[in-house]
Amino acid sequence: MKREDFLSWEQFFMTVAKVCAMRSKDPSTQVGAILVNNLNQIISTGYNGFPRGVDDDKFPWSREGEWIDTKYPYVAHAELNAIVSARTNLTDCDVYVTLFPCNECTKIIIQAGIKKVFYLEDKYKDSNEVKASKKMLDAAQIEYKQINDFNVKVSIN
Ligand SMILES: Nc1ccn([C@H]2C[C@H](O)[C@@H](COP(=O)(O)O)O2)c(=O)n1
Ligand SMILES: [Zn+2]
Repeated sequence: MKREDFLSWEQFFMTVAKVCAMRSKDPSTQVGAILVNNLNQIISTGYNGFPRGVDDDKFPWSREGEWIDTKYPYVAHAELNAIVSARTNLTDCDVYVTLFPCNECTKIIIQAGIKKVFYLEDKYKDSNEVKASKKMLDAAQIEYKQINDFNVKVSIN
């Protein structure tokens, strides 16, 4: 008899996105994103970090202070990194991301032709950035779905 407790596609892809987030060096929020095509193939992965050549030992990781002295001007978001790393057309791909996309990533998601956004956390839902994201996704008729029953535990020896 076949196993019944296998991971669903949604659980599997979100687990991979969570593992990608573990690559992030951001001390406060680690985000992972993956792109999946309509054959359930993973096309690309990304996590939040500084761009290539921007030394993450020299640039700031702080959240507070003068904007130029914080991480915000420098960090490349997980979704952006997944999209620019893809080596194929992204029309009709889905994105799995561990945190709801900001407005800047949402513009890129829309322009890339991505069909659906699966996300885990929405901790900045009251921010104008996320409100703007949802307005744009609604206008562009791109579905977004929160993975609610995510209770996958991964332990690798
Ligand atoms: N969808 C998102 C949202 C945020 N990020 C990145 C950008 C920062 O590295 C971090 C947020 O930092 P916080 O303000 O929570 O200290 O997460 C992303 O990659 N994708
Ligand atoms: Zn973003």
